[in-house]
Amino acid sequence: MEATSTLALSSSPAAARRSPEKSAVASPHLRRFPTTSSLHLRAVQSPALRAHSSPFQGWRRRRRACGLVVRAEMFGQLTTGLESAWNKLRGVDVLTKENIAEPMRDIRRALLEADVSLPVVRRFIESVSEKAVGTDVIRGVSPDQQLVKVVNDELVQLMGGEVSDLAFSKSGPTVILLAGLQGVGKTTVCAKLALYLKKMGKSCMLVAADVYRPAAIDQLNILGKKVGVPVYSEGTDVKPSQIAKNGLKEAKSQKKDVIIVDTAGRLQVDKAMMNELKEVKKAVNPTEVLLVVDAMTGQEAAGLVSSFNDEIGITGAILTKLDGDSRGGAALSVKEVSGKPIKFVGQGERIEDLEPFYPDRMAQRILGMGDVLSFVEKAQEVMRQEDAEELQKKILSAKFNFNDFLKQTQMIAKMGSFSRLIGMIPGMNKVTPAQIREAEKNLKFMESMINVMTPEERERPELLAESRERRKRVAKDSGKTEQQVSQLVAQLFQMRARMQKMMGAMQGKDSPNMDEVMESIKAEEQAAADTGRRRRKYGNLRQRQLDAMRGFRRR
Ligand SMILES: Nc1nc2c(ncn2[C@@H]2O[C@H](COP(=O)(O)OP(=O)(O)OP(=O)(O)O)[C@@H](O)[C@H]2O)c(=O)[nH]1
Repeated sequence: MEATSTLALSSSPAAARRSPEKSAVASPHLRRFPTTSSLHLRAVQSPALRAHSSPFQGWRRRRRACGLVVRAEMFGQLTTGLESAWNKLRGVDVLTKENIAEPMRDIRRALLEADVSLPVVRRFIESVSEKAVGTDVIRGVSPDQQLVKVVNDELVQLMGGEVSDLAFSKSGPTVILLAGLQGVGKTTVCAKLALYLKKMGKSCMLVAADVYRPAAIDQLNILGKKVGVPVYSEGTDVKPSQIAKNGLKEAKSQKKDVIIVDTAGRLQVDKAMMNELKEVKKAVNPTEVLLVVDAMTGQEAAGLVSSFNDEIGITGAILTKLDGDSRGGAALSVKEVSGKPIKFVGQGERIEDLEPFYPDRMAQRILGMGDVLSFVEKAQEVMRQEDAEELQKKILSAKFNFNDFLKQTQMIAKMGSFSRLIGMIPGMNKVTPAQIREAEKNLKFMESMINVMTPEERERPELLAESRERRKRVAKDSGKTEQQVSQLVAQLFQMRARMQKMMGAMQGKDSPNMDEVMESIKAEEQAAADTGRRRRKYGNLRQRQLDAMRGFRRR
């Protein structure tokens, strides 16, 4: 739900790139600073926790019961490896050549294990070491955070720095030629890309130039129908270059903006494939020649991009199956090894699972900081701008209420299951599937209490805060305890206060004291991680909740 509060902050990814201060939420300095989305999940986890004697007991118990902590599917091992590097810097005052030696060894090991090519790792380590030691101490930033920042910046550079947008032809249809080995996901990418372009307002046509696998033509026809884009095909008896040429002619006559040419894959690179691609390329003079590579093949993918570029000249790569058991080597090596950018990443079998490749967001995911911007974008897809603006106003005027809460939870349902989103949320990449199920259950738990509130109570939660009778009635009608209702109400005020602080922070408005916000959040996280001190921290938490309520009443 709180994810939506970030919506109004960034109207588009491009806007986010233009306004670094707005994407500051994802900066390593703030890596412990919860985004609105992470707060949401924390809030969501909370009710069940609150059914226990202390707010964090349930969480801890379930964590233990699950036995192991499952990492986010993407780059889990790499993230863990890097984390052990930061941990070694706990307690040091300043980064020195000596004290970064061991963390740097961890980083090196983590990258090699992620299948990043050795020369790339060497250059990376050298550059990070140099910059880390040379960095001035920043007040309020711990040395481990400082190293995270340097590693983040270097990762972004390694992956190309900037987003590499698709180029479009100035006259006539833009031709995108897709190449790649067998089974990497070319045909699927054709449809995914067509859908992506359609959403951009471009009219597309797919061209079936894979004549060696008749099923590929059927597959493209099916996918074309699914995304509502016409498919041009001539069966399997015509040369691919001729089909591509005829397809382009047809697209011109239909005034299409873009054609995407699907070509045949081979088990491995061979001369026949390269020659065929060269012929197709010559026949249609594509604006983009994109090599589709499978992320699971690690640094081999980077090598392939190089070979294809040397042979036929390509403009970029599309990395597929990043949702699978990818270790990160491909994403990290392609640009550095081949000089060609990754333009898109495929992250699932669904037709919607293609996104532009954002080096900065990928770096944040690798570092386990989640991907706030992707999350926001997903949220944007399902949330109308007016809703976002209204929500922002409510947050800023501290009027976020239970109706908004319900609206946002419904939106989350529309955005897809928690499990798909979880890896994108900072701090949430150590969540087990069981915990995700628990979170979903908890949402229902909260909803059941909200559903029995009167419209007035939903609109003005302070009515519940001020009246025990009302809380008792809600408890009775929803079959929950009075304590659970009180906790839900307290939680709403607490979220309100936090959201306001963050909105202010993100908008650079009333210059809130970021240290203070972070300290408060850290204290809470510490409490969750430290059962020994649980009670004392809970006291602080209660105090903050009370403060939040008082703050509201004063308004
Ligand atoms: N998990 C996952 N699966 C994917 C992704 N992209 C494609 N696939 C799956 O990979 C398989 C192969 O995809 P295709 O699109 O047929 O591959 P292709 O490169 O066209 O194959 P050939 O025509 O044989 O060269 C299919 O089962 C796809 O659903 C992805 O990003 N993630």
